[in-house]
Amino acid sequence: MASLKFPTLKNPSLSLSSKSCLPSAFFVTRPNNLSFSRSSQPQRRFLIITASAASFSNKPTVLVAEKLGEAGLTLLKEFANVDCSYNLSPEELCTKISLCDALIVRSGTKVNREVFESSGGRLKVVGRAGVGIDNVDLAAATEHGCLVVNAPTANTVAAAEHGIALLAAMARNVAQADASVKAGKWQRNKYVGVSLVGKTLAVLGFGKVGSEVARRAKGLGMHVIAHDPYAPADRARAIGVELVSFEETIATADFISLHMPLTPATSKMLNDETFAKMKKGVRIVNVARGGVIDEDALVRALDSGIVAQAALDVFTEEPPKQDSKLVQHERVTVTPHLGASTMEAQEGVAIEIAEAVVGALKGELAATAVNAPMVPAEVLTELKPYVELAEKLGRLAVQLVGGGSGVKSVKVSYASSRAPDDLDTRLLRAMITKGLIEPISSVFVNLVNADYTAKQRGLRITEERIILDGSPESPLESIQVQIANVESKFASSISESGEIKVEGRVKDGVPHLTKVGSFEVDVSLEGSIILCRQVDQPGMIGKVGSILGQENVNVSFMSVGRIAPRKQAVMAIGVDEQPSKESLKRIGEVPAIEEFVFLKL
Ligand SMILES: NC(=O)C1=CN([C@@H]2O[C@H](COP(=O)(O)OP(=O)(O)OC[C@H]3O[C@@H](n4cnc5c(N)ncnc54)[C@H](O)[C@@H]3O)[C@@H](O)[C@H]2O)C=CC1
Ligand SMILES: O=C(O)C(=O)COP(=O)(O)O
Repeated sequence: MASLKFPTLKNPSLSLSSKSCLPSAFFVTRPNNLSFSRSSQPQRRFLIITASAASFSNKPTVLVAEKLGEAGLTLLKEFANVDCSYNLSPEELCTKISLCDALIVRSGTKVNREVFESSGGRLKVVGRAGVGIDNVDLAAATEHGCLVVNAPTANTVAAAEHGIALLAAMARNVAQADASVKAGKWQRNKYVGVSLVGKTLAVLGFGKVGSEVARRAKGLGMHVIAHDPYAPADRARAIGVELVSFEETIATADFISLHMPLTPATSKMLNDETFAKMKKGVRIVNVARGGVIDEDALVRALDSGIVAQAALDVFTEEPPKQDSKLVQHERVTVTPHLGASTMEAQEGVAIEIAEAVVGALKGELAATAVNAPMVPAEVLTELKPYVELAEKLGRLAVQLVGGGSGVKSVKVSYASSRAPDDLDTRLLRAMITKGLIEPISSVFVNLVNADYTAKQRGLRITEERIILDGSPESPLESIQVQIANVESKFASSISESGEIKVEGRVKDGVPHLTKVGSFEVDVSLEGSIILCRQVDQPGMIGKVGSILGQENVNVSFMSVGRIAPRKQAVMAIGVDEQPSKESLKRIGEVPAIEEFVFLKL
């Protein structure tokens, strides 16, 4: 694989002399304050510099669109011209951006497609001074060859402290009582609170912030449990926290604190159905993202008394509408997304983001990059179907994990007739890592940050090469992903040696799943997949097919892998649409089906 170092800005005019010379062009670097035009020749494009000497500057320009700590600004100024323009309207941002090489924002600025389009290709890096990058259009950034970096660690403690502040303030009615005294009242009986000591706190999302909240809550004498299907149990044990199922967490908690990322799987995770299963009088804290709660359902749960109180730092829409029932509810305490807002965190975040942005502008690889870099076209073309296969195998494997044991050790085996030097597996490993981590985390994984991300999560990925005889024309025969020391939601995916095992191949350019546990299957990895273990017998395909057909779910592929005729078999069914819960239930009720699982690709 060619070098992945980005072209540097130190000698910008050289890197621009001909675009076709760029090694692995992630950025098309351009000098500042130069007017230029390109010839219209299709292959070779030349820069024609027409700048006056007075306007020439080698320094890039960084637009800081939201308040950033001084230490970060100082770092930036050593390397770049820094334009601090806060509260820009979307139109003003689009106008300014064409003059900038980098943009730094927090959660209040929408960096949408229009911003990238307006930049005319000059914008090379967007720095998100914080964790969540839901305000940046990553697809548009990548399409425009713009790197996005964030600052994932410097505000962890601040967010955890704010969670604890909200927990205590809520339990003792601090905000309501404060407003009452300021309104001239003295209502000591009205604002009797509840104690924290001895109560059960459930932390949902035991990542960086969640584990810091748990640690602090233990110090307050609380009994802490957590639910995070992907967190290592030993990390939880080390701070005296028990990892339990989602159902148990919500049914037993006196307080629930939310710390998972907003993903399709966590969106509206707290809803009418889940509130109904909670202990009456539960109290909820949210410093994660507003979207993990169905806010209308929360209002209903507050009104019905299931939820006694809530303390919210984040909202689906920010700022929320002034007449929002939730915000105005007398048993709800709110803050305007202040989780990361401490002097210390903002200084830390500012330094973390300034270093990342300066590094990226210098052409260095950024450890906190959150979108995909461009790789040489010839490598991508050859590996493209295998890259897709790798990511999908990772996605499948992690969705098979059950129980609370956590994913710590993954082994990847590549069977290939290529000499080891002739097959660079970094991209494949990165994509497997992406498949394993993205469905369960707020982190975006790519070639740049895959190893870093795996390490941060305590995930050990080992690789093994199986050298095959034969023609080395295609780069790979098969990829196998094994997850050790875990339970599975689908017991048949556990191989004889005790690991969850999935294997896939590329057939006619399309990735296929070819093995689950010890069972051979053959299903194209498109749409979604249902895996069923059954007693092999006639008519099974028809039974399941007709349940799916009744609700117009299109079956793209079906295959049955069995140990021996009329013994146990695994049926793999590819579906274009997601079947309803009812249909999945009916599939589970087919008498010969012993277990089944629905997996999203
Ligand atoms: N209010 C604020 O100002 C701040 C908010 N945040 C938000 O807090 C959230 C967490 O941040 P970090 O701890 O840094 O992220 P992290 O990635 O370290 O932790 C997230 C954890 O959630 C877990 N998770 C994923 N899906 C889950 C599910 N379905 N159920 C339970 N757990 C699940 C993951 O396994 C991971 O351990 C992010 O959304 C972030 O944006 C972070 C900093 C400040
Ligand atoms: O880092 C995060 O994810 C946050 O939510 C903090 O957002 P902010 O930088 O304070 O706008």
